[in-house]
Amino acid sequence: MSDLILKAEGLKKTYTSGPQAVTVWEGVDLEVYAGDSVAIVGASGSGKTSLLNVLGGLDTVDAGEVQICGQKLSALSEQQVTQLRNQDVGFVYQFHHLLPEFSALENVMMPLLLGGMSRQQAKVQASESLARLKLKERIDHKPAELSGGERQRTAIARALVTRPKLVMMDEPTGNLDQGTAAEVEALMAELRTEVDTAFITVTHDQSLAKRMNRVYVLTDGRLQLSD
Ligand SMILES: Nc1ncnc2c1ncn2[C@@H]1O[C@H](COP(=O)(O)OP(=O)(O)OP(=O)(O)O)[C@@H](O)[C@H]1O
Repeated sequence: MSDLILKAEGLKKTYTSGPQAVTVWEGVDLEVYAGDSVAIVGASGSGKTSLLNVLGGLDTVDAGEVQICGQKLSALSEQQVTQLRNQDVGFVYQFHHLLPEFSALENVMMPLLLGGMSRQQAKVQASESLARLKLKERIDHKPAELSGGERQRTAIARALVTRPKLVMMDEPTGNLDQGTAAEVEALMAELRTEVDTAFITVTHDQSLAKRMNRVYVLTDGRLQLSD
């Protein structure tokens, strides 16, 4: 059996707005192994993004526990969670979260520099990653000077450039044409083979979901394995 990269047990998420507490989901269990790929699908508002945020340590839960690479997130300080995320987890968010004052190249170099890589090597590696996603001619552009799809590809390059153990993606191919979406999937496959990266992907794209090892559906506040 491959290494267990992520283990979630008994997760529950509640939002309070005003006097009302609303449970988004509960009793959520999930295990993701090295080289694994998992899709999470579900209707708008079913809690997919909230779940991804919790699994990646960006948000807390009301009950349950998330472990990444054997470490319980609740037992770590905020600084340790940030460090674990920088080292082992790549994120592709729905709204990209690129740093507006930096170029595409600098945005992709950032996680490598945070990991202690030299500027020169980070530049080489980030350039390669951007070139793979057909952004060679755009590396000096700032996010505001990129199209929506180009911003998305930059965010994907940034998430994958460190070759992390776990990648969380929220609608990774939503804005992309078929050719570019296929290139993103080829990059994912390469990382799975070469470094056993595990992927958790939230998507409305049924065909992308079907190409993952397992598909889970968030429905009525529960995460269920789909057949
Ligand atoms: N910070 C918050 N405060 C209160 N309610 C929230 C908050 N964030 C999300 N919610 C609510 O939790 C529910 C789940 O939201 P979430 O964004 O996780 O859904 P989703 O399945 O990703 O939706 P979509 O497919 O539309 O992106 C929604 O009903 C939303 O209104």
